[in-house]
Amino acid sequence: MRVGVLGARGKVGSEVCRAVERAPDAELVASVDAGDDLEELARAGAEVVVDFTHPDVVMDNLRFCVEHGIHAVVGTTGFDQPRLDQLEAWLADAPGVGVLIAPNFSIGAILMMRFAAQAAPFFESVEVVELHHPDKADAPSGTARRTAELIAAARRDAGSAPMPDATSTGLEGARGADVDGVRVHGLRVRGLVAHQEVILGTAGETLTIRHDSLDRVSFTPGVLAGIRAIGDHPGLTVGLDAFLDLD
Ligand SMILES: NC(=O)C1=CN([C@@H]2O[C@H](COP(=O)(O)OP(=O)(O)OC[C@H]3O[C@@H](n4cnc5c(N)ncnc54)[C@H](OP(=O)(O)O)[C@@H]3O)[C@@H](O)[C@H]2O)C=CC1
Ligand SMILES: O=C(O)C1=N[C@H](C(=O)O)C[C@H](O)C1
Repeated sequence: MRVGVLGARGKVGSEVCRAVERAPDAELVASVDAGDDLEELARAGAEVVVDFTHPDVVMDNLRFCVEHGIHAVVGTTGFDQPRLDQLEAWLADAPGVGVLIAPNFSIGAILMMRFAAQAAPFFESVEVVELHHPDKADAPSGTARRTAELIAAARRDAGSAPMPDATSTGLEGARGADVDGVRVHGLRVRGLVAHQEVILGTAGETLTIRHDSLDRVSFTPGVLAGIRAIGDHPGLTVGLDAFLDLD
């Protein structure tokens, strides 16, 4: 598999380059970063491009990949429904091309999201707290957004009652962001990497589900799994769990 990496000099992209170089079934054919020409990917004959860049540039990168028939495995965050709809529209004109958008590639985080959704209907209250390094551009994190959406869907399916909250006065932002009816709180603290807690509560008890990425190598096995699977999954896929045998 011939792989190109976008954001190759970044914190995650550099780890991905090392992982691809070590993988016996992959070859790193292009390392592209800010200021480089995207045409390098096509010239190098990349079959799959991995993108860990910035929410402001990822859509232009993906349009290039789709138009050039190159599969994409995307860790960059900032995807909302209009962006996903735009991607679907581009992919409709490129049958055979696959794009994976994964808010988190670490297996622990994927399981944390799944466990949180599973637990959510059994508790009156569920809130998400995400904690990251202060160089992060987007808030809440892609993982926290996705977790909240999965929790909301699980509670809708189960017919759960709205969560109790008597707040009638307070400072703007004190109760976090509302994602699909689930409160999400973000911390940006030097020294942290990527962490999340889902706190669930009902009468007399709480359950806390916590995940910590302590090192960015935590993302690379998932990225390699995405690279290996994307060619067999044309169209748009959201979440690496779609390629894992978790059920
Ligand atoms: N899905 C997942 O599992 C994970 C997702 N992420 C997400 O990945 C993204 C990157 O994170 P991180 O590695 O920490 O960020 P970094 O800022 O460390 O790396 C991003 C790199 O992309 C480069 N870049 C910027 N614009 C372009 C462009 N147009 N083409 C090519 N390269 C470009 C940057 O260059 P310069 O600095 O010069 O601008 C930088 O080298 C974020 O959105 C983050 O949330 C992070 C961890 C895990
Ligand atoms: O910016 C980061 O660092 C991370 N971004 C992703 C997110 O927004 O969820 C994944 C992980 O949390 C690290």
